[in-house]
Amino acid sequence: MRIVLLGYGKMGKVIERIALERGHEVVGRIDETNRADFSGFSPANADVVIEFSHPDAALQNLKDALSQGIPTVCGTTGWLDHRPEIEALCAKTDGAFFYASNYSIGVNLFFRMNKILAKLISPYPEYTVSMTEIHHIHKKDAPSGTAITLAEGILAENARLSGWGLEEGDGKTRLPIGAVREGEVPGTHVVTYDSDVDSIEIKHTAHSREGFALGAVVATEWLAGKKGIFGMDDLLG
Ligand SMILES: NC(=O)C1=CN([C@@H]2O[C@H](COP(=O)(O)OP(=O)(O)OC[C@H]3O[C@@H](n4cnc5c(N)ncnc54)[C@H](OP(=O)(O)O)[C@@H]3O)[C@@H](O)[C@H]2O)C=CC1
Ligand SMILES: O=C(O)C1=N[C@H](C(=O)O)C[C@H](O)C1
Repeated sequence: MRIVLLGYGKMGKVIERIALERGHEVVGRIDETNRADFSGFSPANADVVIEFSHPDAALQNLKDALSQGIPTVCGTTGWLDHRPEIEALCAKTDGAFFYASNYSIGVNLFFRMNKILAKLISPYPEYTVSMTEIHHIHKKDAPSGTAITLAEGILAENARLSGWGLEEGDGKTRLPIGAVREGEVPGTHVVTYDSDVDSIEIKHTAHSREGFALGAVVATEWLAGKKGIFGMDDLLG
């Protein structure tokens, strides 16, 4: 496939390596400095856009990619308040859009474990729940997109919780998410349930960005020839 990388930072570069290893062609590498060049891409010279950029840049990037008629795979976090706008544009343009807050297989298994555990614990009000995410010091958004997806999974299974808060919440009615920025940590997420007598903890630790990048390339291959709005549950079944 002919791939345009919209965002050519830490993730864009790992995605490029894996895409080339899997026989794809990278026809565009767009960052802030050459952003104007993106208008030159269309289905005539690009099969797909892979967008990993910046929380403040994603909305315009996605609008442009879909308006230019190119199927788009996005991993940027921190812009999801605008998701309905992008989904409406995708429908209007009869386009293809794939989004995941986290593309790694391991995290997507962890998402499922998280929901099962939340459901098992929901009848037991003696447990308070909390979450911690740890990432590298360059990360722009907090909490991470992955932490928000985990929180949504817990809230869906526990009627006593009415929302989540960044560094705030009692764990009974509001789920607190701690965001730690430390060194070059690729991404660690921990969900903890505490009672007076014990604790239950599940944890996912990424050892590198390889899993995220491989998942994004696999999603790109899976999207070929499809129209509509998709996510990892569609891909993994
Ligand atoms: N869903 C997932 O599985 C994962 C998601 N992410 C998310 O992906 C995003 C990117 O992460 P990462 O690669 O580490 O970040 P980096 O900061 O390393 O790279 C961001 C890139 O985006 C570019 N950029 C900034 N503004 C624009 C713009 N307007 N148009 C095009 N490109 C632009 C930057 O260019 P310049 O350098 O010139 O400023 C840079 O090349 C983050 O939101 C992160 O949370 C990360 C890992 C996994
Ligand atoms: O910025 C990152 O690095 C990461 N961002 C994603 C997120 O916000 O969840 C995924 C992963 O944790 C790495």
